[in-house]
Amino acid sequence: MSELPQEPQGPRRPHGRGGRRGHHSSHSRSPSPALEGQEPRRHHGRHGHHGSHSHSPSPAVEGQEEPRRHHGRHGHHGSHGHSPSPALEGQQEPRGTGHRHGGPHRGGPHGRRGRPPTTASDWERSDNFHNSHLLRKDEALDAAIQNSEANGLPPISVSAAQGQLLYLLAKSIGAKRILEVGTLGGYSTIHLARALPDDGKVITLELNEHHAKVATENITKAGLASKVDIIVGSALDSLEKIDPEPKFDFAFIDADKTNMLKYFTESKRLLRKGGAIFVDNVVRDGRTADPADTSEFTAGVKQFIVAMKDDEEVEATTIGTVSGKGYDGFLYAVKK
Ligand SMILES: C[S@@+](CC[C@H](N)C(=O)[O-])C[C@H]1O[C@@H](n2cnc3c(N)ncnc32)[C@H](O)[C@@H]1O
Repeated sequence: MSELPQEPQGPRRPHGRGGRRGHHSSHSRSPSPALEGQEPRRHHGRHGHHGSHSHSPSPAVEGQEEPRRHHGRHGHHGSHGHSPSPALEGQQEPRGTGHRHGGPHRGGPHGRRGRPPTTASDWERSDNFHNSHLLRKDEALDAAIQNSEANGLPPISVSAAQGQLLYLLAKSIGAKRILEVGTLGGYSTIHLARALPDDGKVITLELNEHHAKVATENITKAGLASKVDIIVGSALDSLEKIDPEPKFDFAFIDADKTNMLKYFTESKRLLRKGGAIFVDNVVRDGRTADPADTSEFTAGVKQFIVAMKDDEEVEATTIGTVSGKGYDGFLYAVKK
């Protein structure tokens, strides 16, 4: 998973008010500032169906991580060429044939039991296996992915498993108000909105009006329009304008990385005591901890993690993950 040449994560095309339900505000929406802070998500080039970035109509993917492969998502497990395979439960699975990554090893650099480091194909197979047993087929989510792809959105939404985790976390704290920074096509928004009671609300912030329009279609099709307000514009501007009351119970930060700390600080301000914030993509193949990585994409994440040391308002932890999406991780914080 070497880093490919950085592609412009361009602005998501801001346009009009985008199909929005709720209050799509029109502030900001500068198309371009967009690249800033965004790391190109590496196009692993594996597993075909995310080669679709190539068709991403435009450089418009600010705030994006690497392409998130939507394989393994609800109902589609095993469709990626290599079957998740007649479960390898309990077996010494064969080593993957994929290229080696600098990612997690089994128990250390030489691997537990002397085995070689795991590979991307191990991670993907594992994802497929677990997803095939834990996630149900979900037509609304599959339709959201398909419609997003058809409309040229980059495949960088959360994975199915992570979407399910967001749903479970929000549900487990009884969230009624959820803030999301970075909507894209509304895939994670759908998961979050489903965790809400009838009178709950997700307020989701998106710079790119085309993304917001597609998200509106997807969310409406999922039957969740009444629970979601999409605000179009720069998330920083939108956050400043959001009414501080009532407070949010849960926040999900998944936009450009340059402003990660600001998004966190603002979300914290808008959050109730005991509320939780989930920040995606804070490990990034270990690059966040790499002093040699001075890219602007990594700098925003580093700045955020470093600031956590003196943040007395939250308790937090980072959990590293490997999956079909690679080696990354999220930070989970609870406001004291
Ligand atoms: C990784 S995608 C979000 C994926 C989405 N949360 C999901 O999992 O389905 C990041 C989104 O943040 C948006 N974004 C980037 N910079 C932004 C900004 N300054 N303000 C608001 N949204 C921004 C991008 O246009 C993109 O749609």
